[in-house]
Amino acid sequence: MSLQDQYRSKRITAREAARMVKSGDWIEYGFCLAAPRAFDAALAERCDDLTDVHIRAGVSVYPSLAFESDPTGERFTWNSWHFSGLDRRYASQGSAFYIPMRFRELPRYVLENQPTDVFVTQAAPMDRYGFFNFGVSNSHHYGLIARAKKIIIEVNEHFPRVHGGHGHGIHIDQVDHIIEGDNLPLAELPPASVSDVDKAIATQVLAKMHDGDCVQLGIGGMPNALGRMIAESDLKDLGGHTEMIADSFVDMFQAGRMNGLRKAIDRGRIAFTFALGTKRLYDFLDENPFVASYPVDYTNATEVAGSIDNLVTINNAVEVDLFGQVCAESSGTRQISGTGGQLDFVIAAYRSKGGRSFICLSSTYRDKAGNIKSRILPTITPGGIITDTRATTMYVVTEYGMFNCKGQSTWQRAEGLIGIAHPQFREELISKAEAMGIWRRSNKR
Ligand SMILES: CC(=O)SCCNC(=O)CCNC(=O)[C@H](O)C(C)(C)COP(=O)(O)OP(=O)(O)OC[C@H]1O[C@@H](n2cnc3c(N)ncnc32)[C@H](O)[C@@H]1OP(=O)(O)O
Ligand SMILES: CCCC(=O)O
Repeated sequence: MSLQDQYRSKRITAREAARMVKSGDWIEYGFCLAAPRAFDAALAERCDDLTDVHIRAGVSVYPSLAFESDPTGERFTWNSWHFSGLDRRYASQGSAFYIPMRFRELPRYVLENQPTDVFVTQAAPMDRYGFFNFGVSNSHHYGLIARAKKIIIEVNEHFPRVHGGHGHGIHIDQVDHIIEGDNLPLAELPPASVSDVDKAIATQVLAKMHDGDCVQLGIGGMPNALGRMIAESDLKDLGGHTEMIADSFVDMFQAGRMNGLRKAIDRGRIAFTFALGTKRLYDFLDENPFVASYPVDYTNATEVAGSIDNLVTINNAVEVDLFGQVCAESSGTRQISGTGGQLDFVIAAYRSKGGRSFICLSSTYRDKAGNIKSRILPTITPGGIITDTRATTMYVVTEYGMFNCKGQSTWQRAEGLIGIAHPQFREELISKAEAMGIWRRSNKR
């Protein structure tokens, strides 16, 4: 059968696809930008016929009409590999839950531990070789393709066609059904503006960077603000090896800072596993041989990322305690985001010859009531999740300075981390450190 005949025989409407879902099914939506739109809307129409349907997603960027059609949580349960603001909102309603995940391991979870009745993902229209490209969300999709009982592709003409190492598309032979979607534009996450705190942190990180470094930037406002400041620096020959690619990589490339020519692997290319940014980024990714989309168990593998010399990883955190433990994902028991790839890259940076990992955070945070709170705390807020254990943490950076935790004893960590806390909180932190037995009488105050 020709590719076009196959395409016609597999094409169905979104409603026909949604009618295949049964009560009790586990459905996985494409990761982040690749979550389906038309299928989700058609599934919402089936709300009254179904019970106990489980939807899995990650870094959700499109409101789910299906989930929102069921205020009881008895028909649809939402399960997320990584919370976005939308996932946080769903969780606060009581029927959405976080799935603990170390991102590099995710393909194996879906290959071995998670049933998947239906995998449905958006992708670019079929190319002349019969491939549907989903390179903006490569992630763990190959694992789902291997295990899902039914694979449905929702075609979207706005999807860029992204070059890849592997895992960035699916051939029509492996697809069960094709939906021609509504061609809605991809969600956009505009870069946050660069604050004075970001500038103070960037100045310190830039002082530790060299020509030829290979950069990973984590999710969130601060790492990407730092990326923009790297674009404005005079560094040259930088490389990119990251999990999420954001607009700041376009800045670094277009400013002539990043060419990847000193990388030992994927030379001359930025390796990444998913994209989230603005249309400018999606246009940059389209047919661009400078980028390579890979599954997450390649980008985030410590043995892969760590094999690149001078890997510099820049990630954000919610809290750091005086032992150097990093909480990057919760506030007490309230899940904010997820472990994601942070631990993967913190470990990889230390494995890399000349590598450096930077956990960058503002020294304070204003809570919902307007009170200023220190992010450097004696201990992580009770119930908080440790994303990076104290032995894995390297540099912690605030607008007041930088401290390298590696090899430092508990009293040195207390002194060093209090030294980069906001001055208003230092005396209180010293008293707590004394009470915890990690303050030496001769420590510098
Ligand atoms: C992507 C890669 O290449 S791999 C590695 C990257 N992955 C990670 O680092 C995973 C963990 N890190 C993260 O998810 C992010 O960096 C974060 C959450 C630390 C920061 O992300 P941002 O989007 O910049 O956070 P932002 O400042 O908007 O805050 C997000 C939420 O946390 C809340 N929050 C932030 N700090 C605190 C705090 N100290 N206490 C309580 N709540 C807090 C905010 O109020 C906001 O909640 P709301 O939107 O529901 O009101
Ligand atoms: C899981 C995607 C984002 C992250 O690593 O933080």
